[in-house]
Amino acid sequence: MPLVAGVDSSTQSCKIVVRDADTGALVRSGAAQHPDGTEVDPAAWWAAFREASDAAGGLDDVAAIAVGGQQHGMVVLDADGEVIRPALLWNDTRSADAAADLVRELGAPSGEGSSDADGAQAWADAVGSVLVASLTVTKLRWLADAEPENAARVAAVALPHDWLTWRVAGFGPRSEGLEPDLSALVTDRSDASGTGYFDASAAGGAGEYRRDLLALALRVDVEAAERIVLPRVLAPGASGGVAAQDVAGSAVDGGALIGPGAGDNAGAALGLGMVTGDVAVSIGTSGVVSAIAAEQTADGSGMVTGFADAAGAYLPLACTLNASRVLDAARRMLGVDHAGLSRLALNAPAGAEGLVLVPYLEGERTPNRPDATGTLHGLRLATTRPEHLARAHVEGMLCGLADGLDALRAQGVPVERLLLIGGGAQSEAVRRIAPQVLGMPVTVPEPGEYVADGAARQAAWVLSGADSAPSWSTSQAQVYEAEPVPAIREQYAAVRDLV
Ligand SMILES: Nc1ncnc2c1ncn2[C@@H]1O[C@H](COP(=O)(O)OP(=O)(O)O)[C@@H](O)[C@H]1O
Ligand SMILES: O=C(CO)[C@@H](O)[C@H](O)COP(=O)(O)O
Repeated sequence: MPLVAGVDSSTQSCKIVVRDADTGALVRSGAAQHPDGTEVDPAAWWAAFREASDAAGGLDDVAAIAVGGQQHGMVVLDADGEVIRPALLWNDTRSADAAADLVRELGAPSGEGSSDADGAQAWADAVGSVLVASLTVTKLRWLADAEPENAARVAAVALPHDWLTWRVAGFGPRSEGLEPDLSALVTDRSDASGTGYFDASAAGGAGEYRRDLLALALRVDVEAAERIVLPRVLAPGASGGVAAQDVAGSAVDGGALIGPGAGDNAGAALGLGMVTGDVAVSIGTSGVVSAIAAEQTADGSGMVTGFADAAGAYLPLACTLNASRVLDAARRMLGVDHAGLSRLALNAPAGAEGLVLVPYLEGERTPNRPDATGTLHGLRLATTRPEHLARAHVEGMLCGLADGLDALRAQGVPVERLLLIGGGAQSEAVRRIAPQVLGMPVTVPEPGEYVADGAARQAAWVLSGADSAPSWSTSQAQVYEAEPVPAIREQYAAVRDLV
């Protein structure tokens, strides 16, 4: 019974599952918190990984491991493997102006004769996605403009999952006595597709880096951009010869195979065993609707980003900046726990009698409103009960996801079954209100760590050397049905743009 480990290094925490490679049965698990903030020293991810692996009873008995992680974060390394500055995460909006500049520049390379819409479509055609502050390439432009001395030191650019995979493989900064071999950095097509300088549809779907776009972002010529190390993109299910080394302080025994890993949303698709027609609705720090597709999308409106999945296909996705933390904020304001918030929300009528929250508490990405703030509309004496507030927070958060679902449909993505996952999916109110807002039943798989499970499944795939991921039995699921209440979305749509 070989064991495999899957890791989800997400925004708020690191979660590890150890599973039986043959059956997929869960053997052990562990988790540890990440620090708050949109700028984080990657050392904190390594510390949380170590703590989570201890909590999971250690990883020295696993035969393979793969790491899934929050997408887009910019990890810049110098030639000694040192992190040059704290990583800017996907939900850091300081590169919003850089995104707008890059959109304009690609639309009109000569500086004239093009609209922002042309630029947006040019990016969508080039890399599948219109640029917003979340994408790595915009963070690199911000670095070049705001911290040129740091930009000049960049020898390699990695994503959170690439960097953690490199540490698991035993590499790291020279100052810690580790081998800083930047050529040992690896990634996968799903996470690379969220950088803004990788075209997942190129080379027959294997994908190719766009060094010209990296050069544009860093304001250097293409030759200089060629010298920057970008992680080697491993094919789905390939280890590329990457194995853990016997290094002091490494949590994994020498020889264990290391999989390519994945962006967290692609990891979840693998963990859930999603097929065409399934749409994951994930309520973590980010709110995400995503689906498996055979072709890359190129949505010039920017609502849908055209990412890749972890098995060789594509993962069109709409992602909001405001999901589970909207519920956390409501809990804080109302002084209740998760269960209390849920009870309150379910004790108000659908539509909260006209109280509407536009939940842009962290700005927003879909739609692109980096500087927006949240707003409450429809406050009357009659709508100021805690129940109304709780309900408005749940409904507002779900309305953002419903808009994303419409955008997926507009890209021709079939929507047959909604799978509700992420920390926020544990809320009974979310489960029961979601079908009213999303307009169809939602399937809630057993609570679990589906990103880490996807990574574990990938690790088992690497171990097997087979052409496709092993079929593991899927978890029990509960279906929540409710009559759709279109008025909830109508009242939201009437105020959504008044920010
Ligand atoms: N029962 C619950 N009801 C609502 N939200 C919950 C519940 N349990 C956990 N959460 C929230 O889920 C979030 C963590 O979910 P997770 O999917 O792990 O996030 P991420 O992947 O972004 O790190 C936290 O904001 C937490 O407060
Ligand atoms: O930016 C995206 C997707 O494009 C986010 O989904 C991040 O990948 C973070 O995920 P969570 O930590 O919130 O699950």
